[in-house]
Amino acid sequence: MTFLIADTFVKAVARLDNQSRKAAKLTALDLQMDPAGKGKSFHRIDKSRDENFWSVRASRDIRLIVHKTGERMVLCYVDHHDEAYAWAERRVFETHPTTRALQIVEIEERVEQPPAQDPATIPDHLIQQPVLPLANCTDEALLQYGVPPSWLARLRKADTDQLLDLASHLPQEAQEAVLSLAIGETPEPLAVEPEEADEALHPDAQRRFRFVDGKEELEAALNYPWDQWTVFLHPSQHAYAYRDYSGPARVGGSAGTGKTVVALHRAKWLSGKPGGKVLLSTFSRPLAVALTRKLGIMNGDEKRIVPTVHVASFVDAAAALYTLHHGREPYLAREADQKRILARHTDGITAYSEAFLWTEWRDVIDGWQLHRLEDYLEVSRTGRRSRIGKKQREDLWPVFEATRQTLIQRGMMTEAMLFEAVTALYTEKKEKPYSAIVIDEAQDLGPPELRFFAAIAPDDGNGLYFAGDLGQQIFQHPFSWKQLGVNVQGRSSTLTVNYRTSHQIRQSADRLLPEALSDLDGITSRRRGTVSLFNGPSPQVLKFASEGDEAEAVAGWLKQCLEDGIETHEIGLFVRDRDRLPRARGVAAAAGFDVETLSGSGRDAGDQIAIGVMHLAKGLEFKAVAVMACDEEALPLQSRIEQAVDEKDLDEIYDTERHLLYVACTRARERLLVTGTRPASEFLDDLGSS
Ligand SMILES: Nc1ncnc2c1ncn2[C@@H]1O[C@H](COP(=O)(O)OP(=O)(O)OP(=O)(O)O)[C@@H](O)[C@H]1O
Repeated sequence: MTFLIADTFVKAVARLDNQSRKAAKLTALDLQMDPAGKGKSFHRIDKSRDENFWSVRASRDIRLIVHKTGERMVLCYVDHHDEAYAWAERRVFETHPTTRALQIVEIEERVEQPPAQDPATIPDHLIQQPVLPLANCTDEALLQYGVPPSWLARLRKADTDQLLDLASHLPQEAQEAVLSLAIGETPEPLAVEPEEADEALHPDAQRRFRFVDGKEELEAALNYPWDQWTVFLHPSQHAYAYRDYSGPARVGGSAGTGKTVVALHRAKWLSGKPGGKVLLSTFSRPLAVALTRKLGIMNGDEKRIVPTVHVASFVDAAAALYTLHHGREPYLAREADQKRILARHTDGITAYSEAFLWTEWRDVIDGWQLHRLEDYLEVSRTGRRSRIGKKQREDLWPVFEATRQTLIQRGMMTEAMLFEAVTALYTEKKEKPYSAIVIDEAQDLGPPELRFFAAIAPDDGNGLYFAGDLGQQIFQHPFSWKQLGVNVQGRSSTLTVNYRTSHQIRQSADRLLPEALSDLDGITSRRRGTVSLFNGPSPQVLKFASEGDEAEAVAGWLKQCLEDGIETHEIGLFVRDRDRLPRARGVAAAAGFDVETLSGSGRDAGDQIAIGVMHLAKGLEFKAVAVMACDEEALPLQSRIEQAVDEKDLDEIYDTERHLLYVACTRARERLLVTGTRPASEFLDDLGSS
């Protein structure tokens, strides 16, 4: 007899109190050891239409619901006695007639009809859409998406609001398709399995049923039942994570579509191959700490280190290899050190501002690792659109060369110099330090980092894997990966199911960005067509006459979150930059919150509201997010605009500023408030301000 757990079981375990959870886990482990359940009392759920549903006693009041046939036992649900029985009475197991995937189907007539859409609440941009989005879909069309036959008629009669509600009662593949159809998209039909295949092995069944092989695997799934991603993947996540590639590959997708989850699964999978030793790298140290913890969770204990996966930030990964080779750590020059040294060498240079010289050094000379005047004369200065000709470059070169030499004399290096040094160590070497490299937040890789990873990656189809979203690029100028020898053409894919953010928040945040984004190698990632799996209140986007009015409103909103049961540590409050942090602190104080000011070293997650600049929102997640002080001068940031030298430069600043707001807004799972004082940021109009 095969033994499976369903996602509904894991979700239900997460809702139990500690003691009941323990009892449920023990009973589950007993059943796995002995599916016949000797000594356990099984009771058939008489009122269920599905005669294979049984209850199993876990404690005085807690019952497990299992689905038992001759060849298979599935752990389906757990709850207090009456609720557990009611759950089973409302459901049946069915093999879908078209897709052949095994589904747990809610009995349609037992699902209450949600209220019809109030016409006054239909946003202007949806007013053109049909009132009954599925009215003209044929049976055949809906069946190919895995919609259970019993639901066809009901869905056709539903308006958009009703569909958003009813979809949550459908199996996930049908839910996603119905939500896509409701917003005017045409989803891809699902994979159809041959008749004789096991319906529980169908890719769409695998996202809700998982064979568990052995006690450890079941324990790992039940130790962190709220982290569903460790066990149940979307078929596309599974396909991209567990696949052999023939060269560098990349997974994209908008915020919250599970790119990090794919990177984690892939790292774990590759590390399990013979001789597997994987580097899992990400943009910053706090993000690396978060990845380490998640990797532990996948293995059943967040504190467990997985020895075959080395997790490190981009720069720490390079520093570790440098140290290994030289027997000492690199001495990295801070930004202030570099600026001071640069300033010492700029005597006589009057035609250029300090800001220009610094960014020219950082983004061009150091960023592209230029060591010779000839290289500087030739470089296209990607990301720097101010045209400076041969003569000007010749005049400037001695400044930059002297800066570099001073750093070297003092035994210091910039991060780019560190990447370059390690790149040089490994470029020609056949022996590489890792069997594969998986990189998260890849949109913020710069040329030195990319060259470094390419140099240390083995020459193997699975050597390099990237996860990232161009729409969240906030630290780097775009550049061609192909020109640096990393070609992901033909091995690039996009995830389209958003697991983090409510439908309403995602839709609003998406309006900040174009429908599709292309990188400089012409690879396009579509952003439309993404669906969220749950509903929530529409985000509020508000403009105020004064900072005082704004502060009062944000404080009120924060207090309301608390009253509605959202815990303090589940709330994030973001502003564009440090100068605006006092405004956020003032609001939190007025609302009576303790505050944790985010720093580059990660979250403490005490009983405090997290406050920070938008750059530090990356990688975080909150139930409720307020983004405040989005005034005209803040977004795009006036000081950046003043540095722009031409139209193209300006475009790029606008893009990254939009990306920043997008990153901040998409940290919200359920509630989002975005505010500014008049004149407010023009981006608020895109989000849909009132
Ligand atoms: N298959 C899944 N089942 C359940 N939850 C999932 C699944 N995949 C991802 N999630 C959840 O969705 C959220 C977003 O996932 P993740 O951080 O991997 O997305 P991302 O695309 O990397 O986001 P971002 O671009 O914003 O960093 C997380 O809370 C994660 O646990």
